[in-house]
Amino acid sequence: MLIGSEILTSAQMRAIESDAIGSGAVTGLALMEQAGAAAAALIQQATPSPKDVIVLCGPGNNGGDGYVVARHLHDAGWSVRVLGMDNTPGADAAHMKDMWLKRGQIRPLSDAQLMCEPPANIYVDAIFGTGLTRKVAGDLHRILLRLGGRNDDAERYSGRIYAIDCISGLDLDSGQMPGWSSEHMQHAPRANMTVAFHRPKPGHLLRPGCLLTGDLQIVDIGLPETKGTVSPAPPLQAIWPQFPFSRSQVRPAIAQRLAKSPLDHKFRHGHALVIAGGAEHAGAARLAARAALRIGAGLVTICPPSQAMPEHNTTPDALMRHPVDDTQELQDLLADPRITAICIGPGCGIARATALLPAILAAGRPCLLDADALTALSRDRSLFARLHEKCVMTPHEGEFSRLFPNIAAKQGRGPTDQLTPTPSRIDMLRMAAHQSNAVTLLKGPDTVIAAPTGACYIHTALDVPWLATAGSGDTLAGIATGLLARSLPATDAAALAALIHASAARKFGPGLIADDLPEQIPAILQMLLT
Ligand SMILES: NC(=O)C1=CN([C@@H]2O[C@H](COP(=O)(O)OP(=O)(O)OC[C@H]3O[C@@H](n4cnc5c(N)ncnc54)[C@H](O)[C@@H]3O)[C@@H](O)[C@H]2O)[C@@H](O)CC1
Ligand SMILES: Nc1ncnc2c1ncn2[C@@H]1O[C@H](COP(=O)(O)OP(=O)(O)O)[C@@H](O)[C@H]1O
Ligand SMILES: [K+]
Repeated sequence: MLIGSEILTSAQMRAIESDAIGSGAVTGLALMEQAGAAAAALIQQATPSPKDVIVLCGPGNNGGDGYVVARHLHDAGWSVRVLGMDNTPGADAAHMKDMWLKRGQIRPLSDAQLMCEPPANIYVDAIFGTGLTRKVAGDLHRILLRLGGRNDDAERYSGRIYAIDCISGLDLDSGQMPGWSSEHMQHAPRANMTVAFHRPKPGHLLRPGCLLTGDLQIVDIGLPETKGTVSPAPPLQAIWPQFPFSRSQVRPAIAQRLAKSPLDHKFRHGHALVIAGGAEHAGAARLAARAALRIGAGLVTICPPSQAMPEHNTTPDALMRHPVDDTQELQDLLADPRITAICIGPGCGIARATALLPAILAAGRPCLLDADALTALSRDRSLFARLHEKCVMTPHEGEFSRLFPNIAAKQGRGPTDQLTPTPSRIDMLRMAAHQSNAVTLLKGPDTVIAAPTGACYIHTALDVPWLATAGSGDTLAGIATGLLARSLPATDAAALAALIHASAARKFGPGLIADDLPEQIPAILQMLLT
C-alpha cells in the first residue's frame, strides 16, 4: 500500500479526543491551547509583520480556539479585534474567552458589526468547526456570505481569510456546505489557509470543500498517535501534494517491485496488452502504451484491428504491434501466460470493446477498463457480473453516472438543511467498488479510489489543473496498466498511477500536453527508487 496520511471523520476525531481526555493523557484545555497557539504561529508565518486582525469566534470549541488565536496574536504585538457570541460556551472555551477578556473586549458577532468595523488585514474564521449540526442560517449565514464577497465590500476579505479547522458551514465529512444553494456557493468564503488538527478530514479534500480550504496545514496538538487503529472502519487515506514525493511514501515491497534487479529479464517485469481501435483514435491507445512502457512494463504490445495497423507504424519503436480482429484472435494471444495485464478502452471504440470484453474478463488477468470499455459496460449490464477484483475502472464523472446510475442518482438532489445531505464521493466510490467488485477510480482534481474491501484513497491534484487536457486520462490508464503488468495489486496500481500522473504534471508545469506526461516518468522513478 501507498503510505498516505490517515484521514479521520469528525466522529473518529471526537472519539480520539474524548479517549485521550478520558485516559488522562491530555486535557481539553491543553488541546485547545495547542490548537490555537499552532494556528496563531502559522498565521504569523504567513504574514510576518504585525498586522491588524479580526477574529470571529463562534459558540463552541472552534470559537474557543479563536480566543486562543486572538490572545497569541495580541501577545505577539498584533492589533486584535474579536467578534464573539453571548452563548455560554463549554468550560474550556469559556476559560479561553475569559483569558482574552483580560486583554481586550468582545464585540457582537453580527453582520452589522462586521460591516461597521474598519477593514482589517486578516480575518480569522473560528465560528464553526467539526461541531456543525445543521445548516448555518440567519445572521451567521450573512456573515459567511459577506466574507465570501457577496456585498459591495468584497475586496476587504479576498485573500485575507484564515480558517480554524475549516471554513465555517463546511461539513467536514462530506466536503459539502449543507443548505447552500449554487447561487450562495459562488459567495462561499475561501480561506487562504486552513489550520486543522491531528489529521485531515474528508471535507478538506473533497469538492467543494477543498476549493474553500486554501493551503491546508495539519498541526499536531498532542493527541496520541492512532494511525491504523481507528477500527472497524476500513482505511481512508489522503495522498496530497504537501507530502514530499519520495520512496518513503511507498512501502518497501512496492518500491522493490518497481526497481529492476540485475538478474531480472524483461518478462519478469510483465507484458501489457493495449487494445487499440480504429485509425481515427489511434493516438489514445498509443499514449496508454507509451506510459505503460515508461513505467517499466517489460513488454507492451498494442493490438489494433488489422485494417488500422498502418496507423501504428510509428514511434515508440519499443512498442510491439499485433493485430486482433476478433475474440478468437484475442483468446489465442491470451493463451500466453506471460501476458500480465490488459488495457481496454482508450481509442478502442464501443462496439469493439463490447465484443472483446467478455474474453478479457474471462481471462481473469489484471485489467484496466477506461473510456469506451466503460461505456460498453454501462450499455451491457451482463458484463458487470464478470468484473473481478483484479479489474481497475477509471471513469470520469460522466462515465461514473452511466456505470452506476443508482449511486449517481443519490447525488445532486439540491441543497438540504441536513448534514451530509447526499453521499460523499467516498461513500459513492465505496458503494461502486463493492457493487462492481472492481477497484474504482473516479477521476478529477479530487480523485477518489476505492477497493471492494472498502479501503479508500483521496488523491488531491488541485494544484495541477493543466492535467485537464485531451489524452491525459489515456496516460493515466497506461501508467496503471504498466503497474498492473508489473504485478502491483490493483488498488496500489490505481493509487500509485494517480500519484505518478499528477507528479508528472507537476514536474512539467503549465503548457502540458498528454504526450509530455510519460516523458516525466523516468525522473519520477528515479526519485522513487533512490
Ligand atoms: N476534537 C478535538 O480534538 C479538538 C477540537 N478543537 C476545536 O473544537 C472544534 C469542535 O468544537 P465543538 O464540538 O464545540 O463544535 P463547534 O465549535 O464547531 O460548534 C459547536 C457549537 O455550534 C452550535 N452549532 C452547530 N451548528 C450550528 C449552526 N448551523 N448554527 C448555529 N449554531 C450551530 C452547536 O450547538 C454548538 O454550540 C473543532 O473544530 C476544533 O476547532 C480544538 O480545540 C482542539 C481539539
Ligand atoms: N482540473 C483538474 N485538476 C487536476 N486534474 C484534473 C483536472 N481535470 C482533469 N484532471 C485529470 O486529468 C485526467 C483526465 O482524464 P479524462 O477526462 O479521461 O481525459 P481524456 O479522456 O482526454 O484522456 C484525469 O486523470 C483527471 O483526474
Ligand atoms: K472555522
